Amino acid sequence: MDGAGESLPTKDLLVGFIGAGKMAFAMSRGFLRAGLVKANNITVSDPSPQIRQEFKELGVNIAEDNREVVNRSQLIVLSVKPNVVKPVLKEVSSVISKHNIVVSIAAGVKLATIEELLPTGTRVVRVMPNTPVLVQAGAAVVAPGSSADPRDSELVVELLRSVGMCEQGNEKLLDAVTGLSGSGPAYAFAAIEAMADGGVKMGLPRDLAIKLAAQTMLGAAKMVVETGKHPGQLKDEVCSPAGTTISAIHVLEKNGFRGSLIDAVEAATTRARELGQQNA
Ligand SMILES: NC(=O)C1=CN([C@@H]2O[C@H](COP(=O)(O)OP(=O)(O)OC[C@H]3O[C@@H](n4cnc5c(N)ncnc54)[C@H](OP(=O)(O)O)[C@@H]3O)[C@@H](O)[C@H]2O)C=CC1
Ligand SMILES: O=C(O)[C@@H]1CCC=N1
Repeated sequence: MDGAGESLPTKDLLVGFIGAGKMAFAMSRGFLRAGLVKANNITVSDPSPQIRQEFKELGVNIAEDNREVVNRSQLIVLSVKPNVVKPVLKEVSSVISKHNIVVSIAAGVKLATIEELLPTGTRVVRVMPNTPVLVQAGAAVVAPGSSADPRDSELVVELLRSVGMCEQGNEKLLDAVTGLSGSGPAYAFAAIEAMADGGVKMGLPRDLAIKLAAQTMLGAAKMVVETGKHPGQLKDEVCSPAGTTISAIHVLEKNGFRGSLIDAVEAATTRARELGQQNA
């Protein structure tokens, strides 16, 4: 590479993951499936021998330690828990150069906290992705740090668009993004499980009930995305006068369905803010 800020091509991009847990697995598997990053261009580190073995089976490189990930990568994803970000940054700071882009996916942890522990001018990008990147259906928002070149954020957006939707936004949005789409797959999984339970209660076999519930969520989400119609309008189109659906909607409203979801997003956002303060 010639210098800092050069436009890195995604083809042949060397990507490292420090912390090879659930999110690193979803991202690396997603990138491989998308064909944008080659397995032998990915390097990961993790203390767990079992996890290292799982990643070895993906065909990626396993580093001896976190500093080796930095040495072998251009773009380094910090995919450890929020409370591990600072110790990891202290460990790798001396081997980070102006050629690296550091991408943090840690919930709550602020760009300023990360930048403070890295050499002045380090190109940092903060991202909140979600686990459906595994199946090319992720949702992510990218916020650039103070020394990131616009091309750095664009590169990260390009990578994440290969595994779902991705937008750029101000860092101020990221805790709410965490509360909505970062944590959101868990709300959707819980809803699918509960809808399937309802089907089982009414006599459906469990496997059919789960398939129907999942496909219903997928289809509804696709309609919102592809028709551009407001979800309220699409809901109205399912509710026949004096029909089955409006009876169900009445029960959901009486039980605070919408309020629960709003509270859930608020609680996760608040927790992300707390994590940011605790790990500043
Ligand atoms: N899971 C999700 O849906 C999402 C998670 N995130 C964020 O991604 C980050 C990772 O989350 P997730 O993948 O769920 O967490 P995991 O616990 O699954 O992964 C973190 C991995 O890092 C390892 N680790 C611990 N200490 C070190 C260290 N010093 N050096 C290298 N690796 C280390 C852990 O090992 P061990 O377990 O042995 O300690 C673990 O395998 C978090 O910051 C989270 O906020 C963001 C969006 C979505
Ligand atoms: O639960 C968490 O803290 C992480 C961040 C977003 C999704 N999982």
